Amino acid sequence: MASLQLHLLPLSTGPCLPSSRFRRSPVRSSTERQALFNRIAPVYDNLNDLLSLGQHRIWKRMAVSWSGAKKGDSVLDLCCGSGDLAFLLSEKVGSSGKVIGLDFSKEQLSVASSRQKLMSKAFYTNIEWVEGDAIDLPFSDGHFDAITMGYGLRNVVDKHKAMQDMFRVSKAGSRVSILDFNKSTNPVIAFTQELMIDNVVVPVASGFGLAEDYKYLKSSIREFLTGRELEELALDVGFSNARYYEIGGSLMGNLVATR
Ligand SMILES: C/C(=C\Cc1cc(O)c2ccccc2c1O)CCC[C@H](C)CCC[C@H](C)CCCC(C)C
Ligand SMILES: C[S@@+](CC[C@H](N)C(=O)[O-])C[C@H]1O[C@@H](n2cnc3c(N)ncnc32)[C@H](O)[C@@H]1O
Repeated sequence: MASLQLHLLPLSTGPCLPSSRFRRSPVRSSTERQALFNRIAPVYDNLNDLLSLGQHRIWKRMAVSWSGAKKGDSVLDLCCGSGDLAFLLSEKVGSSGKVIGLDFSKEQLSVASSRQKLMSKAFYTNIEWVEGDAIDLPFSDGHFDAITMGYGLRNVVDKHKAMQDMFRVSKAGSRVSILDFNKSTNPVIAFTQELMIDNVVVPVASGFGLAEDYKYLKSSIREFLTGRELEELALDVGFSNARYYEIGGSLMGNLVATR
């Protein structure tokens, strides 16, 4: 059971920071990332289960709980991939609710749709899969009661634009819950993460011919934002408050922002 470590960082206050602060030149373009997730789609779920010893499912349940999604809600799972969080949201909102899973990878959405067809529970029919870009959401302002984003923001090139659009499409008083790897300021945590990626994750992925794709994990975490920076980003685009929680032994983190 992953130890739940709540490090409540004080709310970031102070002046809004220039959005350029949140933009770093990406190692890979959006198109290259799209191709990467199309490539790994067939083995993505199984490798997540194997490499995290199933723990990622606990972290995803936490992210969905933090979103505040409830019966009858209309919710969005952004960068839904193969649908893990969308299926959890579907259980939360039930048959009277609606879940939209959005992703720009056709192959990931194909896996999600196939999984949905194999699911026996009736309420899973409340999920709609949408091919789209997280930085240009095809939804009206104030549309969603809750938004989740599991291991997506780190992979979006323009994180500021993605956060702006999440703000735009969320209802007043609603929450966004963003789960990802934790870019820790603690060198021991950072070292442990990279040690496991280099010595376990990449060697296992190489068995599937995907070593280069899983090596990207390390650079993407290095390029990511710290918990404090994620809080500042949320406040910068207009969320009224933002708190970042380190989980999974501080290897992972979850931002909860309220509109
Ligand atoms: C669900 C997880 C990662 C999803 C994921 C996100 C990405 O951005 C990727 C990019 C490129 C390739 C793959 C992914 C990807 O799978 C987290 C768990 C799965 C990880 C692959 C495993 C990482 C291991 C951790 C560093 C340590 C796990 C400790 C655990 C308690 C054993
Ligand atoms: C690591 S997967 C996460 C999938 C799922 N949320 C989960 O937790 O397992 C990241 C997903 O983000 C998607 N993605 C990355 N950038 C995107 C963008 N700009 N717009 C839409 N989807 C994007 C990828 O296609 C991929 O399916």
